[in-house]
Amino acid sequence: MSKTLVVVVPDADTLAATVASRLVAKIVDAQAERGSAGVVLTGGRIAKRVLAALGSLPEAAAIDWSNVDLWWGDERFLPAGDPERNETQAREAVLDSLPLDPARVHAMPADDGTDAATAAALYAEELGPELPRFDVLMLGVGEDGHVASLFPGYPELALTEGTTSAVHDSPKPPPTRITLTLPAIQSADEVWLIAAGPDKTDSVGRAVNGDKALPAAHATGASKTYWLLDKAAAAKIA
Ligand SMILES: O=C1O[C@H](COP(=O)(O)O)[C@@H](O)[C@H](O)[C@H]1O
Repeated sequence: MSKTLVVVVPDADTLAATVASRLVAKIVDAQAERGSAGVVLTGGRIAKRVLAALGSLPEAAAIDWSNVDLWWGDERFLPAGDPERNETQAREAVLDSLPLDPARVHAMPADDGTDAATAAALYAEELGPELPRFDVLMLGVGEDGHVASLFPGYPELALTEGTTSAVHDSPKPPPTRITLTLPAIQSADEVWLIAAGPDKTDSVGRAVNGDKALPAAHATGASKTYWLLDKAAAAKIA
């Protein structure tokens, strides 16, 4: 039975440091158990701050970065190196300074002229027929309650089969995206929903209180779901 836990810290800086520190512990524990760790990254503002904080944590030296698989929960379908790509932002925040095995950094395809549906299918192939183990899957939470690129009322939210999907006409720019599906997200051992700031108060409150119209309310981990929040984002949790 999956457990849901809510952790609230005073502000966004403390949240970024707290999540980074928990991530180090999770990766170290996974490597102690299995030799490797699988982490799914998210995009967005708080994610960038978490990754930047990770880069300055002394305890991150305990991680064997060559035995970490990095995946993404979603991607803005833009050309390689575009500053708005989640991959570019993660690389700039920390990835480029870590001794990762490039073959284990599984970025979602960039827009190279191929259509997004083909790109999503390619990522599904990279994930494989059996999903890899995701020890932790991180998600930002949008003001509208979206997670990854699953938006309220969009058809991708209802997918019960397949691991990836293209998203068209996204309400948040850019309009074309690639996302993991809910079944892929829910396969993760732990799902961490991370949100900070007053613009997230309503969506976080509604999702934690169980409003299933919001994609965030469906993002649960196989063993644990953590809501990692600052005080402002947590203000409307009942
Ligand atoms: O566009 C996206 O936005 C969400 C939330 O971002 P935030 O800046 O409001 O924290 C993010 O989780 C998602 O990965 C990204 O593609």
